[in-house]
Amino acid sequence: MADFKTLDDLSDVSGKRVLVRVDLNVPVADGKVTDLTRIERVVPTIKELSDKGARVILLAHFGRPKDGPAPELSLRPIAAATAEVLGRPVAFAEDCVGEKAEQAVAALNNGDVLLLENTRFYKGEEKNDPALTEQFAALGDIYVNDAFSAAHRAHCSTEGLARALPAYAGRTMQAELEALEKGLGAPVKPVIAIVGGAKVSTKIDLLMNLVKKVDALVIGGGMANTFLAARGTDVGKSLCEHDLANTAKQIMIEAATAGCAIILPVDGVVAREFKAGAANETVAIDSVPADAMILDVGEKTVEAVNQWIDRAATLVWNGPLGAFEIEPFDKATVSAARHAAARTKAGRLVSVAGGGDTVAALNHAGVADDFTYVSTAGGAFLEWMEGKPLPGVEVLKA
Ligand SMILES: Nc1ncnc2c1ncn2[C@@H]1O[C@H](COP(=O)(O)OP(=O)(O)O)[C@@H](O)[C@H]1O
Ligand SMILES: O=C(OP(=O)(O)O)[C@H](O)COP(=O)(O)O
Repeated sequence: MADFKTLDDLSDVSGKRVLVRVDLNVPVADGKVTDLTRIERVVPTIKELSDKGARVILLAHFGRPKDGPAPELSLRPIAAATAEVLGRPVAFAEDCVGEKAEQAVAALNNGDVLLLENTRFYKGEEKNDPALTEQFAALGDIYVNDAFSAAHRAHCSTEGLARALPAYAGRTMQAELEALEKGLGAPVKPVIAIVGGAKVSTKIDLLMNLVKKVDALVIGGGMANTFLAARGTDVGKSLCEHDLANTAKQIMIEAATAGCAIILPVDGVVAREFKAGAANETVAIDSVPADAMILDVGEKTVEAVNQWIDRAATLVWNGPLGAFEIEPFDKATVSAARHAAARTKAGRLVSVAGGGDTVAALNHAGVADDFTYVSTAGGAFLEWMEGKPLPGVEVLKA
């Protein structure tokens, strides 16, 4: 049984204003949502509440706005995509607090659904500022958190609100925790992790503990470049956080102490432009031209990754191995994803993958349904794997 309240504990919500924190931080290209998984996963909670007559008010962030409102990070287009997936109208308010939000909430009838503008347009959100939490709380009677993938953030909309209003876990929050516990609660060894992607600074610290939990850590994508640079490899103009070199070195030391193998790329696909079809070549990892970027790991690396997958009984994966959205830099991610899917289908691997872009990459490879479990969460999933308490979950238990 869950150690927090769920929608099963919410009896009469008819006419109540229910603030539902969802994660609508979905991949978007040219103004279009390219992967609907995160939206699809929150539909059961929205439908259930709406069908019971609640006035459903969705709270969500989008991207990482640096300085207040940024038109390109508006949730407006996501409201339209949510309405399409939900199959019912979703109103949109141009602000997440204040007069515009209050008016939009006041206009709701029982069963209606409203999405408020990006919560991160207010600096207080990420600071978990009690004054902003109070403003959010004034818009609702009940709080439901269905954003497991943002539960590692102690923000007003993910943590503060659970203290300010009667708080419940949504269906996806509940399902994610149950599925992760079932798949990875007692993982069969050898366990390997693949970590790639672009969120280097926010994820690198997690690797310090992860290397103590897994037998091998494959590092690809933008994350690999930071490790390569730390050990003295010239990565040219690649995405790389040079100031994290010491952290990367420390992780490699921790891994050696824990007996965790670290697998870094031995070759890379390099290009001079970050665009589909850009002229590219595969080079040995110590021969990256100074004016080029590594946009994917090379064939020899993929071969090694697939061999590690063959040795594993359990695979956890967050972050694509390359810039999979732009062909041909999707090759390594697609190859490893298909390889892991085939091993899973053959009953030889438990495979759990997560992250907004990782899910999109698995869908792109056509194998998301073949993995044991696909989580909507990337960072939150890795923190859960580390055994770290997630603020958005802990507060629901409080
Ligand atoms: N070598 C690379 N250079 C630049 N970007 C990369 C590289 N490899 C992967 N990426 C980018 O990483 C992004 C996904 O990273 P991240 O947000 O950490 O994953 P997730 O959303 O699955 O947690 C993708 O947009 C992809 O293009
Ligand atoms: O996309 C997300 O996380 P993920 O990239 O780890 O899957 C979540 O929406 C959290 O976003 P954040 O990492 O900007 O806090």
